[in-house]
Amino acid sequence: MIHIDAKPISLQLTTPFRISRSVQQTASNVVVQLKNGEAVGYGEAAPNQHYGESAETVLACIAQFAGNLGNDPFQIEDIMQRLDKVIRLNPAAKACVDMALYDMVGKILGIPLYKFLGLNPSHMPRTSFTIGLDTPTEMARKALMAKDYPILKIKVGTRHDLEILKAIRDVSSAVIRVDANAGWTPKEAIKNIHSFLEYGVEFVEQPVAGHDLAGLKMVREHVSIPIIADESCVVIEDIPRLSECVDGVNLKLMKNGGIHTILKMIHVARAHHLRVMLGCMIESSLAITAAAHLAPLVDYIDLDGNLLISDDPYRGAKIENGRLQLPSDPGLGVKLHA
Ligand SMILES: C[C@H](N)C(=O)N[C@H](CCC(=O)O)C(=O)O
Ligand SMILES: [Mg+2]
Repeated sequence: MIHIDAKPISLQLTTPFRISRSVQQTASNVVVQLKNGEAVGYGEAAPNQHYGESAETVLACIAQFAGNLGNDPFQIEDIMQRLDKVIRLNPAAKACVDMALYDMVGKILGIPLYKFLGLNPSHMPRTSFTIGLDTPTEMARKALMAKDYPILKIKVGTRHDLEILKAIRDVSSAVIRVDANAGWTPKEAIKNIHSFLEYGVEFVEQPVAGHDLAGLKMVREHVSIPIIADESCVVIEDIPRLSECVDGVNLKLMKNGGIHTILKMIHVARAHHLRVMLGCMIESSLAITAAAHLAPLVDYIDLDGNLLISDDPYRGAKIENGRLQLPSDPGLGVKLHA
């Protein structure tokens, strides 16, 4: 029988992380340990209020999941189907169990997760480093400090967006991606995106409200750079609906429910000719490394949640010049800091 233990952890951010709808100073996450005889696996949930989760809801879900995990960690499809029957949605609660199962099976087999998935660890896109909302001057200062990262993801969705872009471009020649976190109306989005073009923006993430697919379609039809859906893409059924409205989708373990579901979502997205991005919440190196094992399958990655915290208890994927290097130890390959 697979046993599960869960404990809340509080992670401190290096600086408050502000996006158009919220500000976060700490991350209240949950770490789980699965045990099956001698075998162990670890996982992390980074619950996000926007998707209806908190550390408390994750712990409550895990109490419901215990007893439904069976005794064969290799039967991940069956286990995740059972968890879906126990409780709907709650993607971060499911992601930490799913991640711990993949960690466990990799450790039993003695191979890293990317190898179990048949992936080439040298095919890793570079990650973006995210600059949260602040004054244009402060955001430019942070962009300057992030000179080791060749790709910056700039949060927008304010009344000062053009000033932000100008201030950052004045100090940085990095590739710039922007994320409005649903902060604009479709008309504002079109106007802002046109005015951003002179600053060389590669693509725009979630310009308008998550539910506003007509708005996304309208924006896409009026601008010349790709539009990537994030808040609009929560469940697998969202992907066919989005395929006429955007150029790509941003998938996250914590928003979409873990590795097993994301693998399906990547293939559905590809079948609909969508680009795929892998993103994150504020997560330690445990969950970031788990997501990084999927990176060879996608076009863009934004796996920087661990870089935004000051007290990461784990070490996993290393980063050099924006490029994540996957650990070759079995499972996720993540260890506690000594
Ligand atoms: C941390 C990561 N780079 C990021 O920007 N994630 C946000 C989601 C954060 C949140 O909803 O609090 C995103 O891609 O929108
Ligand atoms: Mg986003």
